[in-house]
Amino acid sequence: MDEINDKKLIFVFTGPDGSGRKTVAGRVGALCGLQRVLSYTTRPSRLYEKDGIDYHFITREQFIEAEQNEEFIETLEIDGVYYGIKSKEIDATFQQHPYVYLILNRQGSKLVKEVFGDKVIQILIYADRNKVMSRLLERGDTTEVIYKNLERYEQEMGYLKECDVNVENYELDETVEEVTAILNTYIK
Ligand SMILES: Nc1nc2c(ncn2[C@@H]2O[C@H](COP(=O)(O)OP(=O)(O)O)[C@@H](O)[C@H]2O)c(=O)[nH]1
Ligand SMILES: Nc1ncnc2c1ncn2[C@@H]1O[C@H](COP(=O)(O)OP(=O)(O)O)[C@@H](O)[C@H]1O
Repeated sequence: MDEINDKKLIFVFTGPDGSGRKTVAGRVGALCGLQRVLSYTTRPSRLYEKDGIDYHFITREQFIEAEQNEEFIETLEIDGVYYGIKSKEIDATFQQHPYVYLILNRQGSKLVKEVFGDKVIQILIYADRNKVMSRLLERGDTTEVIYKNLERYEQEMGYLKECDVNVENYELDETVEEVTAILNTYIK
């Protein structure tokens, strides 16, 4: 266990929605042996999403109860939808794996950095607005979801300089290769 405690690192993938964070993180996570800790959300699941794979989808009542019990490390509200990661699940994952990864927006990434300090490596994945829009259309998101996401584009991009790593996700295989090589420098 001490070996895990010495090594433990949290890789946070952040950046604009639709830039490919989940796709890149999933592949890099598998290649680098990182374990994902999923967020809880009150958002309805999209057609391509699965409970326990993309998010833990819970009701507003369940979320509020967990929040009142101080189970979340941080919470985010966007347009009446809540998101949060449970502190206990980060701790439990660290009992088994030295390296975990999270996918968070700017606010969550910043907060996790404040809490865990040097143990956190922030990786911003980005793509230009047109790419984001076409990928989200292809992913099957509604135009309403796409426009809401694009409203947050500049704000999320504005976090680039505060991140340890930033990579433009143009060709997926190249991005995965580049991010994997960088993360391997942190993993001993
Ligand atoms: N701060 C924070 N952000 C989260 C959490 N879970 C998801 N997010 C981010 O919240 C933003 C809004 O999510 P959403 O519109 O549902 O996009 P999604 O990435 O396609 O699921 C995205 O940038 C998510 O990565 C969380 O627990 N905390
Ligand atoms: N380099 C890429 N080239 C083409 N499509 C991509 C690339 N990276 C991701 N995608 C696709 O773009 C969509 C958005 O990616 P996703 O990982 O869900 O983004 P995010 O987690 O940032 O919202 C998905 O359908 C995904 O398969």
